Amino acid sequence: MSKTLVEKIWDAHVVKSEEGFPDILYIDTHLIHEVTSPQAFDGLRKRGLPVFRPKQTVATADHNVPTLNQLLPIKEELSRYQVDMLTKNCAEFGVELYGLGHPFQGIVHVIGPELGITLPGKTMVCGDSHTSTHGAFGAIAFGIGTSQVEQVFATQCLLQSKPKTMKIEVNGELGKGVGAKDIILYIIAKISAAGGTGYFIEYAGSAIEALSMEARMTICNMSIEMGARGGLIAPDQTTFDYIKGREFAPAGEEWDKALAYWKTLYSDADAKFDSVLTFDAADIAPMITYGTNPGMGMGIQEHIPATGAQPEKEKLSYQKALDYMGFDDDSSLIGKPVDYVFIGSCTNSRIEDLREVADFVKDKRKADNVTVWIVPGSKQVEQQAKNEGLDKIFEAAGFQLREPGCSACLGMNEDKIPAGKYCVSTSNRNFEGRQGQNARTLLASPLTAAAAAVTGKITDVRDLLDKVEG
Ligand SMILES: CC(C)[C@H](C(=O)O)[C@@H](O)C(=O)O
Ligand code: SF4
Repeated sequence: MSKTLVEKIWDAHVVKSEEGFPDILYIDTHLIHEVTSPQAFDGLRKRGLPVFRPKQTVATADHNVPTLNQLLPIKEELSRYQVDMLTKNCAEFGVELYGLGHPFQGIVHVIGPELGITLPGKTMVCGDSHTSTHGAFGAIAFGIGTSQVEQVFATQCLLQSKPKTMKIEVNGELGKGVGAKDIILYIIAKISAAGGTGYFIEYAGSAIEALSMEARMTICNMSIEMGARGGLIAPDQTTFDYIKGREFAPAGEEWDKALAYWKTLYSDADAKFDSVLTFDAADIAPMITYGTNPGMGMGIQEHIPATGAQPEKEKLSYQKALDYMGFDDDSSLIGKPVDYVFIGSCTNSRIEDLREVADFVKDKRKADNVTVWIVPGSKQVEQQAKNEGLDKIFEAAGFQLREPGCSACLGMNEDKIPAGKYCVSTSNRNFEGRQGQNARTLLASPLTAAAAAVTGKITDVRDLLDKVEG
């Protein structure tokens, strides 16, 4: 019988399946961080249970960590407590921890792939919604709640019902200044922040196949922002080349065996999806969000949609979102001054993102009215950026290169955007208060963020690229 990629991986991991009940699904890799693991470890302690497969569990500290000097004591009490608990719990339960100061420390969704832990065909979970990122390798990867974290600790399995499948095809070539972040913001704007609810999404088509692994991660990362349970992309030569030689990737005979299996991981030509959507890459412009959910996005030259054009029952919440943002409906954002630019988060903090930004700002300087934070996704990304001299470029541009962590993606650490201020952010959520109380977030690509950094206002990056080339 023909199968989708999700079905192939799912079926290979079902321990037990019974009509009318969720499947018992085997989990290959369990990633953990300091926010959603403490209660789960407590649960084990209360039951007198060990972590069943500690070698398949990997921990890092990311959400609560300082990004100016991660070796200084954490000022905020809850943050410090959570990071300390992670250290203590990992030691007690025999789990490998890439904690503060470790050369592998970083955002959990950045370190898995870069260490060769994230592999095609795996099932991977983490108590974190953006676990969907790892799907870029052709893995079934999804976020779970704290009680499920405990379930996986205790059994290396999870009770899960098989998801519905959706295929999203993007074909054709992207225009100048348009990248993976624009693709995903475009899709979410088209189908809404609830458009993928209940589905596991497979991204396909020539525009997706042409993307690097890092760009594919940006796409899969934001699957959750349209309500999907996860997103994935069939592995191909780009995937295999990325993985080969990484710290924990299979090597020698193991590599050959793994590769032979990975090559079987694609949706069969006649496999049936529950839903199929198709988009044309040429229709996608640099994107920006104007509202308070990731579906409220538009091409940067467009006008914010009119309140009158919204469905009756949504008019009020739509207007509320625009009020929060301080924007008028049916207006353009071009030229609107911004206060902060944040380049980071598990969506866009990998080395290619930093290279793209550095390449763009070389010989330019940030505008006086903006504060620019560049927060690498991991210690390895930070080190690589320094090896390549990107730190010097950022410094000359007046950008601050900080240490790895979730940082201003969410106000759980010291990096907060002040109330009322506008931040062009490469992260994935623009919810009210997400980056700090009453902070206003505009989601965009690293290039669009960099353009705002140098002009101090919302800018169509294509205009600046024209100038450079012309
Ligand atoms: C803190 C964590 C549970 C949360 C998530 O699940 O996504 C965070 O990473 C986020 O991005 O909002
Ligand atoms: S970077 Fe942001 S989205 Fe990613 S895990 Fe951290 S808080 Fe969540």
